[in-house]
Amino acid sequence: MIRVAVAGPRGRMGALAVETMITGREFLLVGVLDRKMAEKADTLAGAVPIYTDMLTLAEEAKPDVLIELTNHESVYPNTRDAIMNGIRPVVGTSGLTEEQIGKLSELSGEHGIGCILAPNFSIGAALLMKFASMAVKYMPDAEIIELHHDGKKDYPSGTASLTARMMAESAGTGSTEGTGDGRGTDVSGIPVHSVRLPGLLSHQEVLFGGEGQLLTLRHDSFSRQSYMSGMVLAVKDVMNRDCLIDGLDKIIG
Ligand SMILES: NC(=O)C1=CN([C@@H]2O[C@H](COP(=O)(O)OP(=O)(O)OC[C@H]3O[C@@H](n4cnc5c(N)ncnc54)[C@H](OP(=O)(O)O)[C@@H]3O)[C@@H](O)[C@H]2O)C=CC1
Ligand SMILES: O=C(O)C1=N[C@H](C(=O)O)C[C@H](O)C1
Repeated sequence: MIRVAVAGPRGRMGALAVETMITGREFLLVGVLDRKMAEKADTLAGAVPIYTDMLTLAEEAKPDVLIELTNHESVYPNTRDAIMNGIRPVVGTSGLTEEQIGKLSELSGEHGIGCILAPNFSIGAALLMKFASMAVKYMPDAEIIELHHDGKKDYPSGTASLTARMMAESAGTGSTEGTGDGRGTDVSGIPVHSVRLPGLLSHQEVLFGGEGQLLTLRHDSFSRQSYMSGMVLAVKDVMNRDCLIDGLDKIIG
């Protein structure tokens, strides 16, 4: 059984990850990492202990894997500290910068501790990234529209940023940190437009324009359940890794 801890257990994604790990036969949920001892935490995670620091979590609960589902401010320190304490991170949280990804990649390699970054756990989004990387070679004029629920604080989405980085890599144009102006956020040379509206969950379009034609690739998540099979896959896969993997698309073959 894989010993798993979840960071961000009171969140929308964290609560679902806790449920998935409790019900999954291959997993043993050994603890949750929160930033406070929440009043309802004991009912939320059942009999699972709540930790507020990584060192105690590592020493007492001894997790093999940490599923990181917090926010763009906590994700880097949590992932770094997990690696340094011998815990393999599976990072679902969005908002890591390219510089932070570079540092985590170095750290993961130095310690020989596997780490998977998956800003989108849904198989459909991973496929969209693959298809967009293929299409950009033939239709280089592309833009991304990512559309999310109005509770999403960060932009552009992690999915859009990774899609843009993969497209730039495939096109050979080199990836760069996102910068904003009136034409969306420029991520690796690709404009990304962020929409936040009630009623939406998680949606992304990649548009490729050509002479007299338009190719549109679109993925929609209508329920957070869409992320769970990819998360389960990543938790199992990271056990066999000794370096950082950037994107679920790299492990689905
Ligand atoms: N990979 C994927 O497929 C998906 C990724 N996401 C990403 O996952 C992340 C979480 O999303 P969502 O669940 O909707 O967000 P929520 O805001 O619902 O939950 C985030 C939770 O993390 C907690 N938190 C913040 N800092 C820490 C910390 N240092 N230690 C422990 N817990 C902490 C917050 O606590 P508090 O309430 O005190 O602030 C909050 O409960 C986002 O980055 C989102 O973009 C979302 C959907 C799918
Ligand atoms: O906050 C969300 O909801 C989501 N965040 C991730 C992202 O930033 O790409 C994944 C998915 O889009 C849902």
